Amino acid sequence: MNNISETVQAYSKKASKLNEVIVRMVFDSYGVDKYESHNESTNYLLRLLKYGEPTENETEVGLPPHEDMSFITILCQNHVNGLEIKTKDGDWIGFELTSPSSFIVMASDALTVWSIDSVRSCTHRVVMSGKATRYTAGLFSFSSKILHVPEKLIDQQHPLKYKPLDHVDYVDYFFSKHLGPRPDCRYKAYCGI
Ligand SMILES: O=C(O)CCC(=O)C(=O)O
Ligand SMILES: [Fe+2]
Repeated sequence: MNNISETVQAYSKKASKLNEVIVRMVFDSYGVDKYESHNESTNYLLRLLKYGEPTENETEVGLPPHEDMSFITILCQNHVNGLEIKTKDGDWIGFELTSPSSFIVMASDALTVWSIDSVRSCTHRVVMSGKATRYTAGLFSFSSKILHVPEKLIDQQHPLKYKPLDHVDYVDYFFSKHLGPRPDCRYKAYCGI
């Protein structure tokens, strides 16, 4: 009989393989060949979320706007939509996932640092409006090593803007050490030059 931890384990394993493929595609597209060592030093966090259907008096239930601190995030949801992404112009756009085997892949903070801002950490939120419960499984990938911007990506048009990112300490810093107000941009505050 399958229990929840076995299911979560099996799902994480499969989703982490998808993560590896996506990272490889990103590295390939920049002509950077270090994806194997990156993938080998990747740790994962799986978060399972349940959003209850809003009651009559509630309008804005869900998750407030934020960026994830991971390298990338892979989301899988049930049939209840609600995720919204902020565009460069500041508009919010929703997603209609039609297939249960669809995934949403979002760039997160560490990818922005790695790519010197060419891939932007995606600002997103969850707004619940329908009459059903939303379930999400989010797989967040983190580097267990210090993340360096590949030399290949640094040139006159793209000068280095970030110090090497200690990804584990980055997360730890904003979850347990930094007790003041949250800066506008966490990665710039943490490792911006
Ligand atoms: O539930 C979702 O679709 C988004 C979850 C999310 O943004 C998060 O857990 O960081
Ligand atoms: Fe998120």
